[in-house]
Amino acid sequence: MTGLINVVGAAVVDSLETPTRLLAARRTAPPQFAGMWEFPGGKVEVGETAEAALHRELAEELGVEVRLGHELESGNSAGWTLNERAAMRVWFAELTAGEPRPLEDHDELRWMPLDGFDDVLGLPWIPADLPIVQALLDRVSAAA
Ligand SMILES: Nc1nc2c([nH]c(=O)n2[C@H]2C[C@H](O)[C@@H](COP(=O)(O)OP(=O)(O)OP(=O)(O)O)O2)c(=O)[nH]1
Repeated sequence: MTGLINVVGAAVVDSLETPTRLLAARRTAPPQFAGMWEFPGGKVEVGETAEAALHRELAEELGVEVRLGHELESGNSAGWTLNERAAMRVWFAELTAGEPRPLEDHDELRWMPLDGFDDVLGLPWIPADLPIVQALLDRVSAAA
């Protein structure tokens, strides 16, 4: 598919082995997404692997280093459909250095418990993210 924008996102959890909390980030821009919650991440740059892009975005946006875990599979190699022009691949990630801070693109970060589904699903996520959050919750609860 030509012209598809490749986005990567991180499901930052407190522990890759036994995740109990997810780090959600509230966007500040553009206007149609400001105030909505998302997976920290961004667009893959030319010549960059998806994983390298994710490490770069997490360093820029949150000031952290992470260890990546499994990809949250969408059944599509491009990832989860965001809109007609963009798709996002999402990996589980665990912090290895730094304390997450909203340095760029976000004005709030929040650790959301993964046992109360209503808590995390109750946030105003970017609508395209809701199936991804649901799949994440399903995967975490299936593994528990
Ligand atoms: N990072 C991220 N982007 C998402 C999510 N859900 C979703 O629809 N998007 C959309 C919003 C944007 O249109 C696009 C990602 O662009 P971005 O603005 O985060 O990318 P970027 O950091 O590389 O920013 P820029 O270079 O374009 O300024 O994907 C999500 O959970 N995380």
